[in-house]
Amino acid sequence: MKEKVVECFRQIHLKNKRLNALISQTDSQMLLDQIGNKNGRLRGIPIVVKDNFATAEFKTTCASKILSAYYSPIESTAVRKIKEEGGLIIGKANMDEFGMGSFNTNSFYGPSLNPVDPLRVCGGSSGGSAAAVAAGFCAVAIGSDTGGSVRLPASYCGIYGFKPSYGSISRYGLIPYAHSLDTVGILSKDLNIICDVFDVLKGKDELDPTSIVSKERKEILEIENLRIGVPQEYHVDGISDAVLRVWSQTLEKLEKRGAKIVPVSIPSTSQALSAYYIIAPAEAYSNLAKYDGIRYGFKANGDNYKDSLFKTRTEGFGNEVKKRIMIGAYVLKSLEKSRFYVAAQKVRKQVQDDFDRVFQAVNPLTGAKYENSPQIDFLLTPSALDVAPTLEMTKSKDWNPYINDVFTVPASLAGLPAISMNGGNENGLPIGIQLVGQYGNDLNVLEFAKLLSQ
Ligand SMILES: NC(=O)C[C@H](N)C(=O)O
Repeated sequence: MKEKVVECFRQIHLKNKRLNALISQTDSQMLLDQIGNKNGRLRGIPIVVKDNFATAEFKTTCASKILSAYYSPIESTAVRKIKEEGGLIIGKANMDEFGMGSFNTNSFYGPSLNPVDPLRVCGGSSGGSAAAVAAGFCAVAIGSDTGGSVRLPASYCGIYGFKPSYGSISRYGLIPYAHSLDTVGILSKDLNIICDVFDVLKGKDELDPTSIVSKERKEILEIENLRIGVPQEYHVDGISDAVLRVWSQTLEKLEKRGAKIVPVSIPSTSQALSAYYIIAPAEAYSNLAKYDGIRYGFKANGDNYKDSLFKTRTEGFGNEVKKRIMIGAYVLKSLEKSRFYVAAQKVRKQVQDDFDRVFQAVNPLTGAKYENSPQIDFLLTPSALDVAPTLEMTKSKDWNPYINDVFTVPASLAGLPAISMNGGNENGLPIGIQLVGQYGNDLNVLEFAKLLSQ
């Protein structure tokens, strides 16, 4: 057990300067001393936590200047549970500021790079978490996923990235970006560890009213009885040949093993991304209003309250965060609200309904029968449009940073459990495949991922 932890610190020592995956880290001796005193289901497992989870020992920065010296008075439920079960928190991971980004390039601490090829980005916003796992800094990392923040970096770094059903893990102490979407996620090279950590973290928490008790029972899945849906609308412009190849090879393998591959339709796919980039900024606008230089963190001095507020927020937030605050304010303006925010909520409802219809014969809310539901067990899609881009590519004027969330955002809008796992490679660069299940079917999504990995 000790050797594993020592090895993690050795890797951190060797590689973190280059990869910039960790914002803070603990003292190795102190952590090693703790092993002996601890018991529990995660005993001795080295764990990295994204820097938007409140922790007692480390500062909690959200990779933002505005929180760069912030120590939280509370500890998040996820971190508390990990510690109670003997998990060892090695450090806090780099991320896109407040979770806003897909490449970990929007961090006050600079980009985190991809251990597979450090000229490339590791994805975001839980980029440091994915890089820490891929580089061997820890056995498992905790991230958060609002629209793909766990699955996209997992895809780029060639590891597993699990986003459970909305509400299945308490978010108490996870600094909010967009409440109706934020979900705690788990990243690792080892699916069994993901299952163990999920088992520890899941469940109702009185401190998070959105957390739920799952009634799900793990089923014994047999590939030959599974119906796997392939959404036809996911053949979007911009998807690379390599991703198409890995996607169809994975489906072929499943078909050979006896699964039934079923083409399905999720008609709202083309609008889901736009809806997400209205709803998430609208919620962020409200969530980030509290950073005024008085209650939290960084404060810039001004001539009066208004001037100081203006300077604090201008200097304290990075450009992407400011952009989203402005978009959020705009889409909620009374004159624009129905054109943007309300329209986006209608699309979100449509996305949820589209998913319900492919999974089940009856609408779970109204009880009405769906015409021709294909009644699939899981959806299988790509996780990203392509392999990880180089850092240079993300700086180009023509680069569209939002389009890459096209495959991950729909499951987020519907709150569904989804996992990204490595499906193949192109010139040594990982390509992720995403499995999506029905709401509440977290354990079965993990089971299916295990079957597919065999
Ligand atoms: N937070 C996320 O899940 C990532 C998404 N790309 C966003 O910027 O909102």
